[in-house]
Amino acid sequence: MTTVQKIKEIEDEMAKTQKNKATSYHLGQLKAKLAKLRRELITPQGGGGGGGGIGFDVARTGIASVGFVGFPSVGKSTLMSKLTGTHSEVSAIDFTTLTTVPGTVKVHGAPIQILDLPGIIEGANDGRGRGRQVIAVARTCNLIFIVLDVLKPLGDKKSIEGELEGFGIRLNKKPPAVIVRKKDKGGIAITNTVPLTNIDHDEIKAICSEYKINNADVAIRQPNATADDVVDVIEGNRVYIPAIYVLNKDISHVQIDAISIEEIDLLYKIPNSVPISSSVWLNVDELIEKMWEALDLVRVYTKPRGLPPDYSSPVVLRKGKSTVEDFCSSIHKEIAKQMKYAIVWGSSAKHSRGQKVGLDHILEDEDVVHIAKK
Ligand SMILES: Nc1nc2c(ncn2[C@@H]2O[C@H](COP(=O)(O)OP(=O)(O)OP(=O)(O)O)[C@@H](O)[C@H]2O)c(=O)[nH]1
Ligand SMILES: [K+]
Ligand SMILES: [Mg+2]
Repeated sequence: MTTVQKIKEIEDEMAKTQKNKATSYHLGQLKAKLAKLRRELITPQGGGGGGGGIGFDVARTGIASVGFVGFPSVGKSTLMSKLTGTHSEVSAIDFTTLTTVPGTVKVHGAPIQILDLPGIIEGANDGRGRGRQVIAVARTCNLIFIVLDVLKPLGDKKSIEGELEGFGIRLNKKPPAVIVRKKDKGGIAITNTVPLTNIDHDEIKAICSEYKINNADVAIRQPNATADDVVDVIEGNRVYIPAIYVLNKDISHVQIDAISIEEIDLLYKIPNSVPISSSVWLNVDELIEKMWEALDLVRVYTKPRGLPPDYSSPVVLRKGKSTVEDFCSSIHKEIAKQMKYAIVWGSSAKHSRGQKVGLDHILEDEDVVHIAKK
């Protein structure tokens, strides 16, 4: 039996197993088995394969990158070309784009790299089409645009999410507040600071056992934690990436009977979605604004001594990597060593007249910084 067949068999069994006290151990086991098979599927066998590949690894520029993922001919290249001014082939024929095509767009002074990618098809994970390479690139992005054709959005949305999830990408989700700490003895000790609503102790024990973890402290701190969350924590190679659903092609231009009212209704209820038309440039400004918010970047303005701050070219940092030291190193690697102290104005400062801070001070968006040298 191939891995794909084994996965199918487990999925079928899970579908026909009702979740209750008597079956939860069995279901936990199946969840863990499934995760292990999926990992097998995406791990390249022998030399190479899997991710990367000619034309897929492009030089990374800018402070953050946004990858375009979608079925063929949904308008990814049309959007990317217009957004960045970089040429990426557009045509009505599917699979026009064959490699990663990089471009850059400047948003609020920050250069953002845009990666146009080939269209993917269902089964991308199992090695169909160039799906694997595409998803491997998406895994390294700071934001994913899931581009959907407004005429068939819901089915496509589900299968693209399935492909990305199968590759260990978790969309619009925080890492689960679940800790599994292995020990030498004592069995599986489960503690929870929140009530367990979606998972019980048997299920957790089954998952651990499937991963041959016999002794561990398992702490559940997340409300509504699921068996999938526990599996994700044990597997450990998940990436958590924000996603925006781009509903492309102008809905007012399509024949009204091509899409049902119910479907339009559901469409506008998709969280994190923006309806646009890339060909007639409709609502793209809103998309750019959503992109900016999702990237969660920190702009810092430099203030030279005795001069006003330079608002024209911010130093752009990432949330979680925005200390004064990060600020210094992104200008020049020697600056942190030469710094005596820094003065900060803005939301991270305690008072409006400026606060004297050290290298570990965390900066916030639109702060102004003066570096005083030794
Ligand atoms: N009506 C309409 N057509 C569009 C829009 N955006 C793109 N198209 C058309 O859709 C077709 C496919 O566009 P592409 O930009 O090549 O699509 P893609 O997603 O990059 O396709 P692949 O690279 O093959 O995956 C082209 O004929 C475009 O002119 C839109 O907003 N409205
Ligand atoms: K196309
Ligand atoms: Mg294309």
